[in-house]
This record gives sequence, structure tokens and C-alpha cells, in this order.
Amino acid sequence: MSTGSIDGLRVIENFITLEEESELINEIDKREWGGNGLPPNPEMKRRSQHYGYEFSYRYRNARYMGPLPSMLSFILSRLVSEDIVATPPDMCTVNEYNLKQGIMPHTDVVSLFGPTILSLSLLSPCLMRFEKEGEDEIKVLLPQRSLLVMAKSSRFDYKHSISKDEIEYLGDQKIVRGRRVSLTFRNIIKEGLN
Ligand SMILES: O=C(O)CCC(=O)C(=O)O
Ligand SMILES: [Fe+2]
Repeated sequence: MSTGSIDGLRVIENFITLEEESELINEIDKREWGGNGLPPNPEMKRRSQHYGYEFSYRYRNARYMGPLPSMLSFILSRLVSEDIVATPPDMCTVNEYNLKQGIMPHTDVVSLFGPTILSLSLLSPCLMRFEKEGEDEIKVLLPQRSLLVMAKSSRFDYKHSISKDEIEYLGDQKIVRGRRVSLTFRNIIKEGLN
């Protein structure tokens, strides 16, 4: 495990095994993708899948869909048994980043999503950039199969983003991106629903 230089930020390496990763990807790829012209976020170039709650980036609201699917159960139990969260997340967004796809700087909606945001990186590493006005950008490596934990300052005071670059550097380390699928786990704040 490596600890970032931002309060509340952690990257837990090898959170799942290679086998678990390939089983999960198989399951995900059997299911229907949205985005890229399809609801609930047709305007998005990335493809995505929504479980638990469906989130609209345009309307910034969420709709309940049902409990998280059983393919995610082992992750939910591990999150609790390894004391990463006290309550299992009730929402999971799967995002697919192909070459030249990234995510613009943003802070996850504070009124709708709880204080801890988790992101599991599958298939490819990437750099996540954290920025805050008046400070130098901080780059954090998200290795394949790692779990990013964003809490406290890293969740509330910074914007995070992923570039569209295929090749990036962290010091001397060269990071080459391929297709990346991430699973972002959150807890919905029920009062924030409309
Ligand atoms: O792909 C990731 O790891 C992060 C996704 C993200 O920041 C988001 O969906 O809000
Ligand atoms: Fe985010």
C-alpha cells in the first residue's frame, strides 16, 4: 500500500487478484453499456454501466435501480472486512476508458455522494491528477487492480482528473495506458436525491 501526500488519499495495491479481475471483466463485458449515444448519459464519449443508482452527469441526480449485483459481492465484503469502509457502498459506476479518453477535473457531487469515494482500476494503470488552487498538481499512480480511496481533503478540497494521454510519466516511470475499466463505489446521500 502506498499513501499519497494528500490527507485522506490511499492507494491499496493488489486489492483483487488477476483471476478476480478477469472474471469481473468477463461479467462486465457481458452486460449492456450506456454512454456514447446511449442513456442515461448519451452525451458522454466514455461508455459506462450503472449499478445500485443510475447517475446523470447532466442533471446531477441519481435514480435507484436495485441492490448491487452479485458479481460485486466479494468486493463489498472485502471493503468491510479490511476496514476500508464501515458501511458497504450502495452504488457502483463502471467507466471504460479507451485510448484518448480521460475525465475532466471535478469533485464528485458533495450533496449526493458520501464522504468516501472508492475506485478500483482494472486492465490498465493510469495517473490520477489532484489539483487545488494555489498548489502544484499532484500525480498519483493507480496501478492495475489497485483500489483508490478518496476521503477527507482528497475527496472534498481537490479536483481529480485523468488525462487522455496514452503515455505519461511519473518521475522516471513511464506509464503506458491501454483499455482501462474502473469501478467507482459510492454511498448515496438519500437527502440529496430529487
Ligand atoms: O476512473 C476513475 O478511476 C475515476 C472516475 C471518477 O472520478 C468519477 O467517475 O467521478
Ligand atoms: Fe470522480
